Amino acid sequence: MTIVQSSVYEPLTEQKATALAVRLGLFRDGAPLACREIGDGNLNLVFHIVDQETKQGVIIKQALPYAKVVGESWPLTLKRAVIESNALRTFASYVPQYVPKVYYSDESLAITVMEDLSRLQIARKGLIEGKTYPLLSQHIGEFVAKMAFYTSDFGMNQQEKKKLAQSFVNPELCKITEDLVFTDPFFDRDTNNFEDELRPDVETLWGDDRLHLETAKLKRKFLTEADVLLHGDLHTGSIFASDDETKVIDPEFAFYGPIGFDLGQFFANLLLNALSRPELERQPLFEHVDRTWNVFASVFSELWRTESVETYAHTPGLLEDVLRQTFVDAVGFAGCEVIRRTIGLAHVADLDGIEQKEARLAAKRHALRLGRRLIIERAELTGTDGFRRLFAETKQ
Ligand SMILES: Nc1ncnc2c1ncn2[C@@H]1O[C@H](COP(=O)(O)OP(=O)(O)O)[C@@H](O)[C@H]1O
Ligand SMILES: CSC[C@H]1O[C@H](OP(=O)(O)O)[C@H](O)[C@@H]1O
Repeated sequence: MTIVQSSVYEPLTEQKATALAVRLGLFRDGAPLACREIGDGNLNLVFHIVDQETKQGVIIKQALPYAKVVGESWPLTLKRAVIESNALRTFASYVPQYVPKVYYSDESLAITVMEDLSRLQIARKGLIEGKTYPLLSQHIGEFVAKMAFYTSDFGMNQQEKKKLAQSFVNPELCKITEDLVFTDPFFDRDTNNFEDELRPDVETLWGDDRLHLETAKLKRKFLTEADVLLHGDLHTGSIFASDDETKVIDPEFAFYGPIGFDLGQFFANLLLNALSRPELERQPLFEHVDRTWNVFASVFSELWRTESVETYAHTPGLLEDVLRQTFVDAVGFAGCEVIRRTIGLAHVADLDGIEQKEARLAAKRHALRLGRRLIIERAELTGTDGFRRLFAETKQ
């Protein structure tokens, strides 16, 4: 379905969202509808509309002209809704099993109408409750590998790739990541947010020249490498899961960027959950990191060998080089994400939800040490075991 431009923008209310759902014919005539705004993310409104008899629902997600978490003082483009619905549709053309169906979108209203995934649970929430989601890493590894390969110069016509990349130019949302992930947490900036007790640890980080140099290299990659179409914000709060299903949502940060970025964000959020757990309960998170990488590497390699459109694809050593660089970058990006989710603007419930203050501060100090080592030592890691080693070595 194409994106339509039919109305003048206004933020929806629960009543208006219901009226819109009726107007769009999303429910049978006369269905008794209930609507609730359930958005718990940093940026947008999310309306859940349900037929109370059949229990069937839909989701209407609407962008606000500002960042919800900060308010109207932080204006933000409504175009992100178009990026989000186009990204969901592009993902659906390669991996429909891993994204919600998009029923309708309207650029002027900045809305995406999509499949209701309430039968699943946001993975971050489940992981915090101690769930393990046995297929999560199998599915995410496959999702990232297929999207990376098929949207790259090796998986699609190279002229078409340039056009696709153009349609995902996303400067304002990329700027959020450039600032909040790669810059602000490493300097004394107003956006940072951390407990007073962490100030000495944070100031040490701010004065770390080696860390600045290595983070700068990672930021440069993010700014300059238009390699593959990325989700752009692949944290565990952007993933719905159950024991047998996984669905990726919220790709409003989608853009053409470095292949290791989505992997790094996902690894980091698994590690952040591990940091919040007692030692004996961390193993499933490390296993998810292992499996994500293994599945990614094997699916990506198979596609490269069998479906590549680039003459040089079969040059001995090239695939190995791409995989190695992707891994090293992913480790570094993971380090940046771990640090920014600990002291930057947007935190995670995994760490902030640790009730006992000393335990919370200890976990956050551990996160800062771990994030720093991941960034600085990324090229020395020879495999995902390195995550376990650095996690253990940064405990104290
Ligand atoms: N397709 C969906 N089905 C059911 N609930 C959804 C769906 N999309 C989003 N939600 C709910 O809305 C919340 C916020 O959605 P999200 O896309 O992450 O918004 P934001 O862009 O503001 O971060 C999710 O955590 C989830 O609870
Ligand atoms: C001011 S945006 C902060 C932060 O929020 C986004 O996450 P989400 O939309 O999933 O809540 C993204 O991670 C941004 O860095």
